[in-house]
Amino acid sequence: MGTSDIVKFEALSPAEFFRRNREIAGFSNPTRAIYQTIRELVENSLDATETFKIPPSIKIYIDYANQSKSWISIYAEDNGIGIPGNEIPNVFGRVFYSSKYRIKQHRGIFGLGAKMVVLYAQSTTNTPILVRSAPLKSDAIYEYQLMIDITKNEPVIVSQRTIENKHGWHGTAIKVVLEGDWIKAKRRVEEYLRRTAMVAPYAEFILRGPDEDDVIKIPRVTTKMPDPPKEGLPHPKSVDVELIKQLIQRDPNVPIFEFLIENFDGVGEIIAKKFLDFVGLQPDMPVGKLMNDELINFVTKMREFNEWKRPRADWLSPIGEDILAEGVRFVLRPEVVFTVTRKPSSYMGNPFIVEAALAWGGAIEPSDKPTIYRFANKVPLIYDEGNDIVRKIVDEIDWTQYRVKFPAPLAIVVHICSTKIPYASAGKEAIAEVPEIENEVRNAVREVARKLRLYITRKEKEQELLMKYAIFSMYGEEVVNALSYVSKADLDELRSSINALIREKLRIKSLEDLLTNHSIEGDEDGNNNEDQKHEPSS
Ligand SMILES: Nc1ncnc2c1ncn2[C@@H]1O[C@H](COP(=O)(O)OP(=O)(O)OP(=O)(O)O)[C@@H](O)[C@H]1O
Repeated sequence: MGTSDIVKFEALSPAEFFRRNREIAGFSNPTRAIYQTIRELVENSLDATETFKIPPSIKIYIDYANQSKSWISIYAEDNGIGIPGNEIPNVFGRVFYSSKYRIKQHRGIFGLGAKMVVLYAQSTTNTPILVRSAPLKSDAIYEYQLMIDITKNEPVIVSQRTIENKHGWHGTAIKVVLEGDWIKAKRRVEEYLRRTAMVAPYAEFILRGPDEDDVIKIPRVTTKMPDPPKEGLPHPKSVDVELIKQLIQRDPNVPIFEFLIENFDGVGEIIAKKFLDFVGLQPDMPVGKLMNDELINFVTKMREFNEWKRPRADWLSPIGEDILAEGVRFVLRPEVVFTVTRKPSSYMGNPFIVEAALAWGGAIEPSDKPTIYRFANKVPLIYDEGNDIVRKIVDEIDWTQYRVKFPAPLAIVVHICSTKIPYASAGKEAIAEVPEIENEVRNAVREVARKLRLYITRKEKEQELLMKYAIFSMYGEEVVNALSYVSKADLDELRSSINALIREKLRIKSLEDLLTNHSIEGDEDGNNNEDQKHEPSS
């Protein structure tokens, strides 16, 4: 018997692969499936709005379908740029079809999320997805009912029509029926939206459950929005042989000198010449002449060469200190918030920026460790905190240096944005250990922690001063009474001169001033250099 008699080989389509392994994409059980569906739809909606500076308005309506409590209908609607009619079938019916395979910060990366929703619905309730979409300035609204031909990885159009766009609507609305557990998923979905609002306070959300009065509205708290990212080119340090081959195929005759300048981020004439000297190649050689070994050497040298410019951060869209502070203030309701957006850095040719917020007091419940909120490209990471570098770094910090004694009402928010987020697993829930990113996270958290220390120190001083003021005033009153008795001087005049003396001694302008926290002299921006001396170096 030959091998082919005992072993059967076959190919698997991408759609079939994800139907079989849906847990890889987060659809591991009925609760998680609902959460993941809403998350995929919301993230697509946010990408379709904020990337184009449209303030997002997102509606999500949940209902029980077919009288059965395990069939859940999910409706999601946005006011985004919409999807061109002819693209709708592939967008929802072909695994690995996306507009986001670009060097630019997006929430989406794989070209999978929307298709997972369709696959899951189809596998559990055998119902098609209903999609209605109108691109910007479109006269028509395109409507489709779609399923996926799983073996071919192709869309199946169940029905299709075009409706007149009478009111100039633009955006996308989706309805899908799938098996799930809404009751269990509800809290997680609410938490997901709450966290999303923390980093996107310019968005508004309505989540309506199956019961009429089960409505959560998250309002827009600011009209300020971050600048959208531009689209970038690969950095020479981030390439591999396959990418170079693909670029060469586009135009094999182009001189290698021009090839470098046209296709890569931050390569000007001087650097291109220096690099070609470094590799030992002639600038006018057609790039298609690079043969196998030369090609591998070329790529190796690209990684070794240390004179490339740093990757540009124009492809990123950080939240910004003000918007982040507004989001955190609105969601966590703390006594005080400090934020920082660090300068751009890079790892392996990929630009990244770390932002952090520290929220203290107010409605934050005291706990034994800082509460952590993690975000990557504005997506909240909810699971897998234990494997994440942020947890590790925050736990390593000696918080007593910052005058924090646990249990304390302390929350730390960390946002990492990059053209390539190094996720620790396919589930996109934790950030892997990349030393450059770890350093930046550490610096960002320390920076906001220093501001907290200054704040706590000031508050303590103010408390102390208030105490002194109370005691001095009490004794002052006795002195006033005694003096007035002895000298027969006017009581009010004596009282006001004693009070003036106390204020002068304590360097307080007025009592109101002290109570409204303006009286202590010090560095207003919170950047106390003295603080930095006490920290272990990174
Ligand atoms: N609500 C929407 N509005 C506009 N375009 C959308 C919307 N939903 C999906 N799209 C388009 O469909 C494409 C595919 O979406 P899908 O969710 O499958 O993958 P993705 O968002 O690209 O990546 P990921 O799998 O990482 O989420 C998107 O790249 C986008 O161009």
